[in-house]
Order: sequence, then structure tokens, then C-alpha cells
Amino acid sequence: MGKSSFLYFEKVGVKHLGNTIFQDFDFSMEDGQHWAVLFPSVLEKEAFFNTILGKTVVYHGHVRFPFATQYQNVKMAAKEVSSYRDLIAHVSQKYTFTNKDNLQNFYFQQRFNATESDTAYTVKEHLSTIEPKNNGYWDIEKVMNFFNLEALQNESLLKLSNGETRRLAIGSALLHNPKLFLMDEPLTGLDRETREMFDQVFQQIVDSGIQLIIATKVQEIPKVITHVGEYRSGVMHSLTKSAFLENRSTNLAVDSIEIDNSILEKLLLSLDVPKYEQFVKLHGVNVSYGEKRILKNVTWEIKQGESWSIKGHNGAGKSTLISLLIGEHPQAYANDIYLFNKKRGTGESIWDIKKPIGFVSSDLSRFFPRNQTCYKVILSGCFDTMGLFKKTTDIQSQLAMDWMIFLQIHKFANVLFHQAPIDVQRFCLLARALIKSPALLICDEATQGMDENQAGRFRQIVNLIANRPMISLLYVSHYDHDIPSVVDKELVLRDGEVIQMNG
Ligand SMILES: Nc1ncnc2c1ncn2[C@@H]1O[C@H](COP(=O)(O)OP(=O)(O)OP(=O)(O)O)[C@@H](O)[C@H]1O
Repeated sequence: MGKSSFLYFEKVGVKHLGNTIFQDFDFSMEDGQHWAVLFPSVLEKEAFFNTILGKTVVYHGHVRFPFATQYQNVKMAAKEVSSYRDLIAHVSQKYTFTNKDNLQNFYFQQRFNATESDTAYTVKEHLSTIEPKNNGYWDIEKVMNFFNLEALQNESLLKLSNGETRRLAIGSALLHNPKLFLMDEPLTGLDRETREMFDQVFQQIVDSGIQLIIATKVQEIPKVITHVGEYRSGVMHSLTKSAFLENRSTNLAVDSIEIDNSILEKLLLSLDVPKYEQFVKLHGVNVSYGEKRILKNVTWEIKQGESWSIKGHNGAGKSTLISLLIGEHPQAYANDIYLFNKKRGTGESIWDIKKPIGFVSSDLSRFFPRNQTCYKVILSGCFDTMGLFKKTTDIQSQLAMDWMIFLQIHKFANVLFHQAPIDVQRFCLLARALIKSPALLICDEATQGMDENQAGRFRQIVNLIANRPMISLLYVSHYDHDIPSVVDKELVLRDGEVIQMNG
């Protein structure tokens, strides 16, 4: 390797989660370079990052980190324990924040329950608990300022929206002043305006002396990137960014995916949904926390069988609106809301509300107990619990397995859910939602972090389900191309207000 070598893989063989992922894998990054890496599947992408982080089994070859040599020599001379990892920051799609007891045991509806979240740190507290591994350009003040976190500094971590959480995750990682920053799809979950602003964010990070490896989509390769590595057929094809973009065919169409219709037909027959006269109706709905108004006078009706998208900037109130529908928000009772023929607050139980709803969100995965397998997570849909705690019938067990086979995730049945790749987790959540024959399927940024082929397959299946006359769909995404074609109605929120409704 040359003198200016920063990081390299030499004929590396890697095993991860029981699978051999790489054989004779080569990759080389020089000082001053910033890489975008493209992987066909989440499994390979996660294995690549985890290998750099030393979390996989390298059974062959070497991974070398010349960028850390000087640092480690200095530490060794001072007789201090150190690792090359001290110089790496990583923001994955699976980031979680812990609470004050250092346990990650938040439960889902806690987010919407303003009084119950005292075990969660505020944004400012969280940033001050981080013990930077290195001193450098980034400190709390710079991070707060640069990522627009001042206004949120006293908010509990639990209450942050998806986009707010991501800004915080990137800012938190920078506090370590790493030399190498690994980012897994840093733009997903961000609204269009924020995504556009991120070119400046990357530039600032690079200007502070940090080198980047970003897993991303071709359409989202940031300006600062100098090189692109595309992993195909076991080989990382490396090019400068300009050569890559020149070579690239403009046809980025996603493969159309073969769906096994015979299994689907059988599964769809199990989706036997009753008819509701008053499906979902909201009239003048308001949600606020103290002075902060999150939803303002929202009036909206969804008829059975309709398919809607909900759009709006990060923090506009989309997830809050959904939380009212799925029975997770305590302020639902104080509002004029009809769900499935019943007015909220007239004696119905939370289970009555949840029963007709299948819910899939990018956020949901982190709330399942860590001992749950993929199979159990799917079965927990039968009981609307976050994990399986009851005995299941043979019919339920068979149905869960049939959905897994149809969705091609059956080989993960006994894998712990939190260890499964992101796309497998999402298909599990989809199966968990569908196993109980929902009348309303809600997908809240559900394909976030999935690769384009898997996201395409997810949309295709959602399309097939939502095309059934008795089933309604609510779909939230920051990307127009991600919205399934069955969706023909949209609600747009800005700062909690409905600014557009095409229904
Ligand atoms: N319990 C709470 N107390 C105070 N503020 C809250 C609470 N819960 C949510 N919020 C705030 O309400 C706003 C709306 O959040 P919500 O998650 O509904 O936004 P969103 O439109 O889904 O955003 P994103 O696209 O980023 O997911 C955010 O600014 C969030 O910080």
C-alpha cells in the first residue's frame, strides 16, 4: 500500500450473522479521499461497516488502519489503552439513544406522553453525557449551532421527530472528533429542504479534517464525495466519482420483482376485513404540549378503501397525527375523533382501536425487547404487543411462517430481531401488520434505510394489499418516488396545519 494509505482491506474473508459475506475482498482508501459506497443489499452494507468497526469475524486476509498508527503509537508510549476505533464515528440506521439508567427501555407510546418521559435525557443533557474520545473542532456549542438543536435543547430525546433524531445522531457522533466518519444513508428520513442543506453539512465536516465513507443511493451521492465503490458480484468496483457518474447508465429503474401469486392468494384470503361506516374521521383536532402547538385544527376523513399519503417537513406533525389514529396519544380523548364506527373516549379499549390497524414504521423496531426473534415479532401482531408474551395457536404460527416464506425472510425466523438487517426487520413489521388482517395499513417512513430493490418490493406488496377494496392505506414518505402507485389522495401538513388536501 502507498504512503498515503488511510484504510485498506486485503483479500479479506468475512463472516457475519452466520453467513460468509465477503471472500477475497479488496478495498483501499487514501488520505484526503471521501467515499460513497453502494451495496446491493443491507446485509453486505452492514457487514462492510461492521468489519471496519471490528464487529465481524475476519477469517482471512487483513483490514489495516494506517490512519490510526500515529495515534496508537502515542498512546502506547504513554502506556494508555487505545484502539483504532477511538478515531471512528458511526451513525447507522439502527441508532438508539439510552435513557438515564443507561438502559434502552423506552416504550413506544411514551414518546407522545409528555409527563412520563423523565427517565429520558434532554437533547442538551444527552450531548453533555458524551465523553469525547478526542479533542478537536467539534464541541457541544458548535454541534448545537450547526445542527439547529438550540430550539430543541430542553426537549426529551423521546419526543424528537425522526428528522430531528437524525440530526442529533450525526451531531453526537461528531463530538468525538473522529478521523473517519461512517454514515449509513444519512439523508433518509430528512425532508427535501434539509436534504438539500446537507451538502453544506458534509462540506463542514470534511473541512474539519474528517474523512467520510457514506453508504448511499446513487441519486444522493453528496458533492464532497471524491470516490465511489460499487459492490457487485463479490467485488468492490472503485472509481473516482466523476468516472463513476460518466459510466453510470441513466436508467436507474428498479428490477420488477417476481411475486409468488399462489402463496399471496392464500394469504390474502386470510385478510378478511369487516365493513365500517365511519372509518376514520377527525374534526378540528388539536394537540399541544404546554405552549407548543403540534397539530392545529385538523379536519380530515378517510373512507374505507382509500389510499392516502401524508406529507410535510420534519417536525410538521405527521407522526403525531398517526399516533392519534393508532391509539397511542393521550390527547386523542380530548378531541373529536371517530375510529372504526366509535367515537374516541366512549369506553372503547386501546385494543379495540388497535385491532383493525396494521402499523409499520422505521421507528418501531427499537421498541421491541432484545430477546425477541423475527418470528416472535411477527406473531406479536396477533396480540398488538411489542413482542410475543402469549401462546399462539397452530393457525397463527402457520400464518406467520407463510408470510415469512412469501416475503422471503423465513431463513431469519430464529434470528434475533434487533440483529436482523434493516430490510428484514421492515418485512417482519409488514408481516406483523398483515397477520391480523388490518382494515387500515399505516406505513410511516417504512422503507427508510432499505436498499432500492427491497424498497421496491415492499411498495409492490403494499400496492397489492391496498388495492383490495376494504383495505385503506396511509403512507408517509419524504420521497415522491417511494409512494406506492395505489395512493391517489394526499394531505400536506405545515407546522401542524393542513395546508393542502387532495382527496
Ligand atoms: N411529547 C412531546 N412534547 C413536546 N414536543 C413533542 C412531543 N412529541 C412530539 N413533539 C414535537 O412535535 C413535533 C412534531 O413531531 P412529529 O414526530 O409528529 O413530526 P413528523 O412530521 O412526523 O416529523 P419527521 O418527518 O421528522 O418524522 C416535533 O417538533 C416534536 O419534537
